[in-house]
Amino acid sequence: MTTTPVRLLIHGATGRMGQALLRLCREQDSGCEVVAAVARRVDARVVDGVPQFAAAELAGVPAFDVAIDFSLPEGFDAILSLCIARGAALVSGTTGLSDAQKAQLDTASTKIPAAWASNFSLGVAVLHELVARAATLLPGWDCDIVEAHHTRKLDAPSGTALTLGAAAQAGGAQPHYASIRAGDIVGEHLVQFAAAGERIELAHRASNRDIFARGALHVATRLRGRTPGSYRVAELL
Ligand SMILES: NC(=O)C1=CN([C@@H]2O[C@H](COP(=O)(O)OP(=O)(O)OC[C@H]3O[C@@H](n4cnc5c(N)ncnc54)[C@H](OP(=O)(O)O)[C@@H]3O)[C@@H](O)[C@H]2O)C=CC1
Ligand SMILES: O=C(O)C1=N[C@H](C(=O)O)C[C@H](O)C1
Repeated sequence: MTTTPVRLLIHGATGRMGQALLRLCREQDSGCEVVAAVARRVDARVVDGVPQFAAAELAGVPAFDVAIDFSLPEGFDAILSLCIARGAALVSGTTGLSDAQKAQLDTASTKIPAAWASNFSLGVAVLHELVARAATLLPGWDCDIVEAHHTRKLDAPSGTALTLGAAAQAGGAQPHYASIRAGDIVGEHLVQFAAAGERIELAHRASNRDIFARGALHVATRLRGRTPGSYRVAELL
């Protein structure tokens, strides 16, 4: 049986993540066809056979099944509105969203299938479980989360650090955060639990953005045609 490719819109297409997504769609049998690449500004109408649209032209994009959004908080509202208007699914990894934007995403998930995650790697999905378990088993221990990223990253603490912190809090810990911005570090997260005389370190180090892009593409293929709802990425990976 042949399945039709998932028609994708890539939002944030000229960025580090957007470029990784477009390359994987070109190189591999991802089960996806990119029908629109959107960025704040575009320099050409078509690149590698993919139609390009500036953010101001978003209303004119062709039909799509799923939008994958790795942009910035200032671009998020427009892609969310477009997905609702078109009845399309949204996969978003954009971090630094405001509380109001998170609430809008929750409301939108009554109308469309939506999956947001601060980190689309399988390793971090597992790290969340480990952190929650450690926090539960270590009441009263100090909990510190140290994250390191490239110098172009705008938000701090990272989305992943905050989500790991929420997992630690759910287990009863009160995490503190520290952020490092240096060189071209792709993304590193260390969660440390410490007490007098001993220390546990749980760490994840990403050396390649493809782990995030592959996760997002996988989730996009799993989300097409689902009923509206807020889907947990860890369950779809
Ligand atoms: N959840 C996860 O697994 C991961 C999440 N991220 C997050 O993804 C986001 C993007 O990261 P990264 O690719 O490194 O960032 P970049 O700065 O490299 O790329 C941002 C992209 O978004 C576009 N953009 C900016 N503003 C708008 C707008 N108003 N409307 C439409 N497009 C816009 C930019 O277009 P232009 O170039 O024209 O300005 C660019 O294409 C960040 O929030 C980051 O934290 C990153 C990696 C993994
Ligand atoms: O901006 C990045 O690069 C990354 N952002 C995400 C975050 O904020 O946690 C995920 C990953 O660490 C890379």
